[in-house]
Amino acid sequence: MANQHDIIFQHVSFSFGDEIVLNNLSFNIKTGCHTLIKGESGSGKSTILKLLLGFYHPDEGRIRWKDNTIHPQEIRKQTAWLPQDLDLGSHSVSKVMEKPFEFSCNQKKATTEHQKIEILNQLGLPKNILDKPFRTLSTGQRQRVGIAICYLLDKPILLLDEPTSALDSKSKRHIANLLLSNKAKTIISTSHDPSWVKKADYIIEI
Ligand SMILES: Nc1ncnc2c1ncn2[C@@H]1O[C@H](COP(=O)(O)OP(=O)(O)OP(=O)(O)O)[C@@H](O)[C@H]1O
Repeated sequence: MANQHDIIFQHVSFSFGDEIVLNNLSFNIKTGCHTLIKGESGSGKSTILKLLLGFYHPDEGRIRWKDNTIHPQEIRKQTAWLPQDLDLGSHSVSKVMEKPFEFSCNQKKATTEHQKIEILNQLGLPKNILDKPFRTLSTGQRQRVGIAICYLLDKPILLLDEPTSALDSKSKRHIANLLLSNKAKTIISTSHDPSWVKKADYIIEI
């Protein structure tokens, strides 16, 4: 049954110049479910997430929330997005983790030092990583800091672009359990990891 916050892609087409990336794509994203977008490299998975965030707009078709067209500002307020190549600059991890809480829509959720340490610890990262410049971290460490931020932001919608691609299988399983056990959240992800794929409620092949 449709929920008023289900997200509906309706005959969406999108091109970069002459390159048709998405052609007449229709699917529904159900509230409170984990929807996984699957497809070959370059098939348009990240582009779908960016269309959802309003960074791009469909050439044809519509993306709407049940009856209304989604306003990008509205969806961004409700969403934590983990991009594939996370570059949060050269400030310390501690500062980088605080940054999203400076935005007006997140100010009520300010995070404490204790919460930062606890979530990093759960993700297998030591406390002293807080003092390291973000840019000096390994890809897998960056990915885990990004996941920690998404977790602390506690938004109703999570957009996760290859969230565990640089991690070992134990971390992959752990992170899948951490993020996917909260059934109140709508999660839209792209991933090739079997431990992640098998936890999808719906798979959309593009
Ligand atoms: N900003 C851009 N300008 C021009 N072309 C782009 C841009 N971003 C993506 N593309 C092209 O659009 C296509 C889809 O890219 P996208 O990143 O969505 O694929 P993907 O399925 O997420 O790939 P991967 O699994 O390798 O991450 C690719 O051919 C890519 O080169």
